Amino acid sequence: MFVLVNLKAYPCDPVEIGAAAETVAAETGARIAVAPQAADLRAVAETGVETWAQHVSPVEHGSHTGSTLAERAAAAGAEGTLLNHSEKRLRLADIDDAVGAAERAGLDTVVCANNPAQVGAVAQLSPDAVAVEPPELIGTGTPVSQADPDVVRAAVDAASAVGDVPVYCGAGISTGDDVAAARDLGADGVLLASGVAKADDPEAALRDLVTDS
Ligand SMILES: O=C(CO)COP(=O)(O)O
Repeated sequence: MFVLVNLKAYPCDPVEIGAAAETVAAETGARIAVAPQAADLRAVAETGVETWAQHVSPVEHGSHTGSTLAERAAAAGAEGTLLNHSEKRLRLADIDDAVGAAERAGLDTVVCANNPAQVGAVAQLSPDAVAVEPPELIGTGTPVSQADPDVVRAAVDAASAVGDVPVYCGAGISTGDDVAAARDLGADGVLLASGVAKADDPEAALRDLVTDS
């Protein structure tokens, strides 16, 4: 199971969490990635942890003030990027262009979706993976795998109807049991944020997450 930790704009120490994730990944063999703010990509990548951007803009080099250029995210050490997170939604055409921008820059892509129907739609854009995150469960601490297991099953079905696209799930995931439940529902990984970014001891939280994954 892939564990992708989105630090959002939480007031945490991204380098401390990156280093902790690298330690836990090296000790356990689990695949853990950390997605910090764009400004922290390089510092987090320097810890050695697999580092992801939270977003890249659907643009190429040019007159795009304020954009996050995929090429610069990659140059800073990002290996992949989230796209269309529920807190950073894009229009379908922009998701398509952002997937293209990420591919051009050599970044892996996970396109997020709110529900299985959206999973089916974005899977058509050939991302490397899709993620279903019901917005009403994000940040609640109630795991999607427990509160709404059918949404995960339906997302897996929607993606497999399109092709062989890995499916991650997220919202409220914070323990190894949550990760195991997600796996049992057919997910290939999890996305989470507050369970690590707001933890008193992020390394212990990460260790628990990968215990049974
Ligand atoms: O939005 C999320 C990950 O991208 C999920 O957030 P929480 O883990 O805080 O519910």
